[in-house]
Amino acid sequence: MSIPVVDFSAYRLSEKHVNDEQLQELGAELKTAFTQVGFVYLKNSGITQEEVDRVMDISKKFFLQPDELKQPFCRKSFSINPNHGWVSLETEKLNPRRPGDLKEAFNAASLHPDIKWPSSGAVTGFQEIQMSFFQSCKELSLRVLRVMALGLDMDPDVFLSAHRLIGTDENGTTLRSLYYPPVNSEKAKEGQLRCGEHSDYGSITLLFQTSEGLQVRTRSGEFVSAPCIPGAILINIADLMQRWTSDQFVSVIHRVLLPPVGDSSTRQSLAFFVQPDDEALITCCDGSNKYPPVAAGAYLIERLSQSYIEN
Ligand SMILES: O=C(O)CCC(=O)C(=O)O
Ligand SMILES: [Fe+2]
Repeated sequence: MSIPVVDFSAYRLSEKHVNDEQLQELGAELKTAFTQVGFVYLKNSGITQEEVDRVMDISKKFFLQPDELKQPFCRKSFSINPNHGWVSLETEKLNPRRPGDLKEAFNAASLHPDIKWPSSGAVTGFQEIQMSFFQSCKELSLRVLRVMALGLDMDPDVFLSAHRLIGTDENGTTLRSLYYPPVNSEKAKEGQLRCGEHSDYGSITLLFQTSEGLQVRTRSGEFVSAPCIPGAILINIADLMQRWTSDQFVSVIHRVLLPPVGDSSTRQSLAFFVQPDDEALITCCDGSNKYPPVAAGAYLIERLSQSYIEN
């Protein structure tokens, strides 16, 4: 299995004129990738490497601060949006059968003006950089969702109409910066990973990575690496999209292993988790009853609660 690469130039972010033929062709390419593999590399998306680097840099500066400086921004301390904020090392278990993941994260889940953002010293510009990247990812995601619908010969708005509120607190879409610190293999717990085996929860995920480490499970059950292709964004189907499409598009398990013993490198990634509006009722789009309708917001709350189970 290899992850296909799709050239999105025809519908890249700055592109205002795209013709039906080009859209149909992109739709067909995404359909092949998402039905057969569940992952695709999108190149020429219109999101620049400079933008990605800016977010990576400011996020790393945030993570490298002492925990006392990050604590005031802890996840669950914002009543407007309980998923917003910093997640400390070993707090989340993406595979609940393993110890906590050896990673830290910052969830930019709310853009509400009342949210207090890190702003001092090393992290000056953090809010503006995160918000502006959130908007670019949102615009690209809407383009991808439109092309995905066309690929399935459906109304181009079928997914878009359930993603009208991205960037508000009535929609769970989140820009998540991830930092995997150096690992001391002797101190790691039995079975502990950087990121446990899981599939994502929402509609699609855009992943930006700068180093190796991510692995994707194939149909035959083995894990293969999803290397970093400079300039390309890795996009994968998440669980609600698989339900929505009655399993036509597949949401695939992935993970990040520990580095080899003696390798003290770090890893960073940015995940933009696209989620339908909280009130959107996700119903199989082929009219079947393969899965019962589910409200996207309630579904997300349930999934999040499972990955933060206490030991
Ligand atoms: O760091 C990565 O590349 C994987 C992150 C991931 O899969 C997730 O947070 O859902
Ligand atoms: Fe994931």
